[in-house]
This record gives sequence, C-alpha cells and structure tokens, in this order.
Amino acid sequence: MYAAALRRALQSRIAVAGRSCVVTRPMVVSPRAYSSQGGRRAPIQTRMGQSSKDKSGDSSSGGSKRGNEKVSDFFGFHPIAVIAALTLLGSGIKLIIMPYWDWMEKENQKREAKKKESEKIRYTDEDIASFPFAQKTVVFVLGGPGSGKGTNSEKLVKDFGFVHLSAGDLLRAEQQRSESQYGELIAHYIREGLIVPHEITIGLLRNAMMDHPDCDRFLIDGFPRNIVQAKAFEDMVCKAKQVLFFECPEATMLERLLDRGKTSGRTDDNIESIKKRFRTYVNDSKPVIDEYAREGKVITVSCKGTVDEVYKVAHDNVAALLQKLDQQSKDKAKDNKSKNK
Ligand SMILES: Nc1ncnc2c1ncn2[C@@H]1O[C@H](COP(=O)(O)OP(=O)(O)OP(=O)(O)O)[C@@H](O)[C@H]1O
Ligand SMILES: O=c1ccn([C@@H]2O[C@H](COP(=O)(O)O)[C@@H](O)[C@H]2O)c(=O)[nH]1
Repeated sequence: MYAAALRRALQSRIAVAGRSCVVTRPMVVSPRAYSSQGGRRAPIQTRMGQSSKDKSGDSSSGGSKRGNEKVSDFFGFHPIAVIAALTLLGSGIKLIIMPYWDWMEKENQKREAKKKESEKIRYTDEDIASFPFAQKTVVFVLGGPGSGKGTNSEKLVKDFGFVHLSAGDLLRAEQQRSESQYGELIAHYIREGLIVPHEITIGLLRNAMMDHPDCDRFLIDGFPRNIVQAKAFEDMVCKAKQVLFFECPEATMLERLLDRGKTSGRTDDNIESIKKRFRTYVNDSKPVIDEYAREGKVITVSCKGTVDEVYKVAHDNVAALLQKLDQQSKDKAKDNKSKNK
C-alpha cells in the first residue's frame, strides 16, 4: 500500500518537474496572481504553483513559482509522498528497534519480579500477631559445633513428632536463595564463624514455625547463639520450655568436624573456620547455656559414646520432658474446669 502511494507520489513529482501536470492539484490563491487593472486587485484563481503570468508565458517569474511550489509541496515532494516516506521510515525504525524494545521490557519485568520476591513479606504483621507461638512447645538444642545436635534432632523428630528447625540450615538456605538480600552477609558470617544479626535468624525461624501451623512441637537446633538472641526470641516469639545441651570436649568436636568436612561441602568445616567457631562458642554461646542452667531449664546429654548410645540418653530425657509437659497441661485444664464450675 505504502509502496503504491510512494510510486504515485513520485510520478506526480516527475510530472511537475516536466511541466506536464498529470496530477490534478488543488486550486490555491497565489499572492502574485492579482489583477491590477482598473485599480481593483482581484484574486485570480490558478492551479497551485502557476501564476496568471506563467500562464501568459512570462518565464521571468519561474523562480517565484518554484518558491511557492516548495512551500506548498513540502520542499517539492507531494504531501502523500512525504507521509508515505515518513510512515515507511517509521515502520523501518520500529522493525529494527522492536526486538530490542521487547527484550528491554522483558528484562524490566524480570527485574521487577525479582525485586518483589526479595522483598516478599511471607507473613503480615497481623499473621504474626495472631499466630499462637505461646502455645507451642519449643525445645532449644544447644552445644558446641559438631557436638551432635543435628544427628540427635533428626532422630527425635521421628520418635516424637517434632518439627526440626536448624538455625544454621535456615541461614544456609537463605544464603542460597538467589533473590535474598542477605546472601553475601550470611556467607561471610558463616565462614568467619560469627553470629548473624538476630533479626535475620529470628525472622527465618518465625516464618518456619508459621509454615507448620498444625505442629505443636519444635526443636530449634543451634539457636540461640548469644544472650541478645535469646532475649529477642523470648520477646518476638516465645519462651523455650527446655534446653537440650550436648556436652562435648573440643578435641572430639574438632575430630568430628574435620571428618564431616571431607563430604559436607560446608564452607565452615575447615580448620580456620572451626577455630573461629570454637571461639564464638566459648565467648558467646556457652554463656547462654549457663544462663538457662541457672533457670533450671537444661537437660545435659554427654556426647561420649556411639551415636545410638548418646541418642538413648537424649530420647529418654525428652520422653520424660514431654510426659511432664503433658501432665502439666492436663492439670491446667482440670484447674480451669473446676474454676469454671
Ligand atoms: N556419637 C557420635 N559418635 C560419632 N560421631 C558422631 C556422633 N554424633 C554425631 N557424630 C558425627 O559428628 C558429626 C557432627 O555431628 P552433627 O552434625 O550432628 O553436629 P552438630 O552439633 O549439629 O554440628 P554443627 O553445629 O556444626 O551443625 C557428624 O558427621 C555426625 O555424623
Ligand atoms: O542462630 C544462629 C545459628 C547459626 N549461625 C551461623 O551459622 C553457622 C553454622 O551453624 P550450625 O548450627 O553449626 O549449622 C554458625 O557458625 C554461625 O555462623 C548464626 O549466626 N546464628
């Protein structure tokens, strides 16, 4: 369609140049086409670009005629030709830039989606406020690095229906999440054996608890790592009912961690990181266990012995604890019933 229009327009242009006006052009009033006869200047209608003088054969007015032509013909081109050319040009530019434009748009959409994901609030303030954290049985599993917290937690889950939340595992998962804004920070803290700011860890633990609304028992492994974390968790989530402490000499922990490091792929199962982790444990984490011990909340399990031997002790202690808690809640229910009578 455009090509046909362009061809027609060019024909018109050629015809004008050859003074054989094959195209019917609109009538215009030429400023030079006034009659001065009789003192009365009457406009004389003429074909566009042709003054009355031109018609009478006066060639001296050719320059002026061409000047008029330029103004009214878009520099000598027919308006349709100009429109067609511009449209074609526009289409060409569009064809060239469209793929790039589409790509840009897709990239923008991807960036927006990533931003939304990284800022995603999984639970609103109302969700958090209405979640019954205080009704949950939370048991902290503490001990030095490599003391056997994870090994025993996994077994307790099977026997007592706990949900096992390892703070270290949650942090490692967050570090791996491509949209996480904390990835690099967590990687650095873990490698250096330092304690990640508690807001991050507590946020992850709280979300993970809320992911299991039907579960009443949580084993929180490797948390809290210092007094600040312990207090913040009490304020923001709930109080732990008990602490299971795996007591283990440093030499045993070192041996186990170096052995685990052969296959674990963990960035902190190497001698440099292990030394730093031991330092953090002695300076920051052990004082938390001591504080809970003063409150009478600690069950100590020695890590000496085989996996099964150690677990037997842990199992029996936890069984006794759950029985005690069960009895306590039955007594409470009884009390409430008799009060309501
Ligand atoms: N009683 C045991 N005897 C021998 N090896 C054990 C025993 N308990 C655990 N281990 C081994 O020791 C290593 C460390 O155990 P585990 O991962 O349970 O420790 P952890 O306290 O959870 O460590 P971390 O705090 O670094 O995560 C593991 O390879 C595990 O198989
Ligand atoms: O509450 C926590 C728990 C862990 N970390 C960091 O993670 C590593 C590994 O923890 P594991 O329990 O041994 O899996 C620990 O050394 C800390 O760097 C933390 O910051 N806060």
